[in-house]
Amino acid sequence: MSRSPSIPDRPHRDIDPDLPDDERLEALRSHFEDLVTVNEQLSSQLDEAEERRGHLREKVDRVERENETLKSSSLYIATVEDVMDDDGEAVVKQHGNNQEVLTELSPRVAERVEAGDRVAVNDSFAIQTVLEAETDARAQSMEITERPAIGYEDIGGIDEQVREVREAVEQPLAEPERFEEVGIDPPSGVLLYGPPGTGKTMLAKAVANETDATFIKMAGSELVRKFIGEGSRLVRDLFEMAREREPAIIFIDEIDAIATTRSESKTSGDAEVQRTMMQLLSEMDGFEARGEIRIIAATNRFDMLDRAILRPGRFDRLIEVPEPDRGGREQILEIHTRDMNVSDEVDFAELADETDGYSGADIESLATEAGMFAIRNERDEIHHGDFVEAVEKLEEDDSSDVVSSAGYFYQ
Ligand SMILES: Nc1ncnc2c1ncn2[C@@H]1O[C@H](COP(=O)(O)OP(=O)(O)OP(=O)(O)O)[C@@H](O)[C@H]1O
Repeated sequence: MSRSPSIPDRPHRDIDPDLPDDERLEALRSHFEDLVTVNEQLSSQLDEAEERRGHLREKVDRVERENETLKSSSLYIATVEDVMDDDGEAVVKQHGNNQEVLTELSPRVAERVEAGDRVAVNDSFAIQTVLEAETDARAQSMEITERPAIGYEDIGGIDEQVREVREAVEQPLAEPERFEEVGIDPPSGVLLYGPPGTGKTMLAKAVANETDATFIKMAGSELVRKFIGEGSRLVRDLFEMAREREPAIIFIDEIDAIATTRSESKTSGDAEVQRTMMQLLSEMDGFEARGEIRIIAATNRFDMLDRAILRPGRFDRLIEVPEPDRGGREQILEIHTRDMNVSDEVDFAELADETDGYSGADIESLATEAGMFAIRNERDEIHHGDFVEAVEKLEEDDSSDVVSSAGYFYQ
């Protein structure tokens, strides 16, 4: 920028009052002329300053307009792979096309950017914002447990299903060489289907616990409802997360939400669900069958599933998890009252008879409710009568809901 011209000095002249009049007049006239000259210089400087101000104003307006455009235009999401502190540069990888670029860090963000951050970049890959953890949909949409506190001994009445899950999920993780020796691939994915509250999630957690694998759960319904437009990216993130934490069990609950039979209507919502499912299938297709990641999905709506997900190499092991039978209900009652102060006179076999149609989750509520009756009666021991009252209360509360299989179609 050009420097401003220096301001001329103010003319100053001492006029001797004792001078003769004509000389004083001459001196005053000459002083006046000096003043006029300085005045002219100042006004021309003022004009130049006004002109420069006009130019600067135009420049500011242009920058502001550019800034607005930058702010309002869409930004891409990328992940910072590496930060070169010395050079003030970073390598970022754009989501979607996995394009990697070396970008210069502006001083505004340089201090805050770290490898692994999710950032928003503009068309020229300049980082505009570092995304906060809360805006990170990955963290919100997945439940990650290093070691779930559930073991096979906590699951009652579905011994056969436990055996099948162990064979299809646990064994390939624990003894992959056995599959290699025999020359077969273990099942790619296991699909658990059956009414709600029968222990499908528990089963997946128990396998993760038993194999020291990280349990990563994602709910199909959330994928579709909460993260509209992000479904397929989240599926990709889900598998990436699992790869970072091997061994891992990926559990996709309510898989019917993303894998329903294609409907006739082709709304944009359907297209998005379809894309999410295609992403899931392509992740599974590109999967190392004997690897350290196992996939379990669950559904209450087997009838609605798109058969494409059941093909070999995908969810090719189907395990039905039914409602518990009489013996199963008795076992589940015993499991859920293990830590309760239950009187010896409580007859679990009789209670199992009384609870036909109850799911495991219903039985858990029943045990809690019986405990509430004991507290209400100011006892610290639970009697058989408390369980009977709890059965009556649950049936009164919602006669249609207690019998959880009513209204669910699972095959
Ligand atoms: N077979 C079972 N043995 C012991 N407890 C059970 C069993 N089934 C269900 N429960 C109890 O019910 C709760 C819910 O079970 P879980 O979440 O595993 O059911 P789910 O089949 O995955 O249901 P949903 O289809 O609704 O997701 C469990 O936390 C557990 O306390």
